[in-house]
Amino acid sequence: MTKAVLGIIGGSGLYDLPGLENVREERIESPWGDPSGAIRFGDIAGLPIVFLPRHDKGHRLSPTDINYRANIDVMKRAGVTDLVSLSACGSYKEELPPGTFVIVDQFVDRTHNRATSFFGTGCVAHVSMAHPVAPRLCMRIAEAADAESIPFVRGGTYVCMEGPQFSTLAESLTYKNLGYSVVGMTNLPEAKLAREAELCYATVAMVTDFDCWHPDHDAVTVQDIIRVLTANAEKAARLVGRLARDFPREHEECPAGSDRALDTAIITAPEARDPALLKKLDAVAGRVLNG
Ligand SMILES: CSC[C@H]1O[C@H](OP(=O)(O)O)[C@H](O)[C@@H]1O
Ligand SMILES: Nc1ncnc2[nH]cnc12
Repeated sequence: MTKAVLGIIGGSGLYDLPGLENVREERIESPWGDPSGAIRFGDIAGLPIVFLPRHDKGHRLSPTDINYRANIDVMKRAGVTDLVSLSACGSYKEELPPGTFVIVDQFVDRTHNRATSFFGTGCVAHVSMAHPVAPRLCMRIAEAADAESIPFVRGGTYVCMEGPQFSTLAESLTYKNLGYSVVGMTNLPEAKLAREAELCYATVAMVTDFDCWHPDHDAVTVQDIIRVLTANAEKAARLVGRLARDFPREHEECPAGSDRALDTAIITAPEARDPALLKKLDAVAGRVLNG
């Protein structure tokens, strides 16, 4: 049995996790470079929690400049089994107004300037992303949101754009017409890397705005987003508190195979593997590489 450790990545407006007890800050080194900042270890109701604000304190890092590989690698090194992203997003649906939490179940990648794999020359791997989030973790988040009377929707597609500029009207209308639910700039690299690192991953996309497609709303501005973010942050803290209190203390096996994703993924023959890359993969892929 593996002890459950809940990782939380805080997005825009979430640079702290109120309710986290016995907090200790630690800088964890990663062979993938610098993570966004120090990791905060603590607990809620006895459940170990590991918190990292992805833009760092003061929102120092842009979506493109975040070192997603280092962030996921340090979460793995910190013992995280289940990782929840709390993120701001724009909405493409009338029925998902600002303040709604969307427990996303699909992603579309529109980024073009991100490192989104730990693998490559010297150790090639292809994990499945057919079902990119961990269903049991999503179910527990939905139960927590329900218990806290937080307006939420289960399921939806998050389109991840490069940014940092917000979408053009043509892009916004295209994504809306394609049936996507929400837009953000950060979650797909994380979902891909979490899968490679065999972490159960879930996204809570917290709607802050209607992007620019909506005829009755002005184009999105950071000032408007910050106003909604403050209210969303209070709900997010309640959500995490409830999730932690009700979370199983032993890690539950993922029905989508998130925690065993590398069992069938590595294709490079043992004799063709690059020792330098294998060394960097110690945390992420140690389970399968070292037997
Ligand atoms: C502050 S609006 C744009 C910014 O907000 C979202 O960040 P995060 O996903 O970290 O909550 C969005 O992806 C952009 O990075
Ligand atoms: N409209 C939007 N587009 C991209 N990222 C966002 N984050 C919050 N609102 C957003």
